[in-house]
Amino acid sequence: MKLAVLGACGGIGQTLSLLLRTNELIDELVLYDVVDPVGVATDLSHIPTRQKVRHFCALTKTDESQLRMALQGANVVVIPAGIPRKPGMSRDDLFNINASIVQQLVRVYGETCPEAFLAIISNPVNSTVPIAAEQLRSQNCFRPERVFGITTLDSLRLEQFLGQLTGAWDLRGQVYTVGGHSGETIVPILGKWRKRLSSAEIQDLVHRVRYAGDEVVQAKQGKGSATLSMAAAANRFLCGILRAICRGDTVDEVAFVNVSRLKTDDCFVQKIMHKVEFFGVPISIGPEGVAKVKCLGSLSAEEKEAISHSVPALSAQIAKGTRFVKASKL
Ligand SMILES: NC(=O)C1=CN([C@@H]2O[C@H](COP(=O)(O)OP(=O)(O)OC[C@H]3O[C@@H](n4cnc5c(N)ncnc54)[C@H](O)[C@@H]3O)[C@@H](O)[C@H]2O)C=CC1
Ligand SMILES: O=C([O-])CC(=O)C(=O)O
Repeated sequence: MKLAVLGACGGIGQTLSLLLRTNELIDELVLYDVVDPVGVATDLSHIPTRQKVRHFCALTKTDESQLRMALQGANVVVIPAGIPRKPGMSRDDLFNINASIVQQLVRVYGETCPEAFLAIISNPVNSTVPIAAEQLRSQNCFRPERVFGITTLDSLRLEQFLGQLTGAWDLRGQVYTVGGHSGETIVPILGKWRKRLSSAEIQDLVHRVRYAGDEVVQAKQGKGSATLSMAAAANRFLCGILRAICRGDTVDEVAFVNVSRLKTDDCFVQKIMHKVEFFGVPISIGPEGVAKVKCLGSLSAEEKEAISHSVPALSAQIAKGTRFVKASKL
């Protein structure tokens, strides 16, 4: 099992690499960045595990040979490369820089290891995942069941904030978010917990989850956005993927995926899937990738309304990503 982290020297990249370093399902952990990851790799290599750690760095601005070597034979590729927000910026303000970074990395992934599971962290996720998909489509190697935008952090936050409110912990799987990964496109699904909260508590909780990224950006005062919690979120997601690939388990996760060809038994989700090409949904993942979209169960009227309301904003951000790649091919 070879897992490559692209953007491994960053706040997320380093912490995530540390968490992955002790994952016994990984044989080879590969660190790639445009800043030399030799220090990070050397540091990690002193942690006693049977894993091999390798590092690659672009030699010049146009050099892709190192990236190719990093990706050769990879089974899982995770991309936290790109710039983070500063106070006052939206995730969409990152588009101009991060779109090209993601497109380039994904193009080389498509040329080198298109069968690998690809998990994208770089923001704006609502656009970078469609960018990846469109780029791979242009290379005739898009495997929609293996391309994911990681939205796990929104669910982690929901679990934590709900836990603080109710004193109930271990809420994993009981509550999660669907939709996208910015503002009102993030839709918390509370399941049975909805009945235990007042409507004012629900409103505050939903708002806090949607804008929790801003909370961190403001607290870090210009020094970036969530890195530690994001690394924990990505690690949770990747542990699931690794179990699916290595052990043949079927794992349940939530991710922002291309839903147009996926199957579901949930009629409401089916309707949404006809309206929007990418959506964050609970999915079952097996060794070949996404197997199906899970049922959302019984939703409140507010949750249904919030899901429907998320579609136009999400569609615009998806279209922006797709247009970006199409324009670059002209
Ligand atoms: N999906 C999510 O829930 C979340 C996403 N993010 C996003 O993750 C991204 C990374 O955040 P941080 O780690 O805090 O940023 P950072 O600035 O600490 O690290 C980014 C790393 O990417 C590297 N990089 C830049 N261009 C590259 C390229 N072409 N190839 C390889 N590496 C390259 C940089 O050298 C740097 O080491 C940001 O876009 C941020 O908005 C952050 C938190 C949550
Ligand atoms: O807010 C940001 O820019 C980083 C992010 O996506 C999050 O923390 O959810």
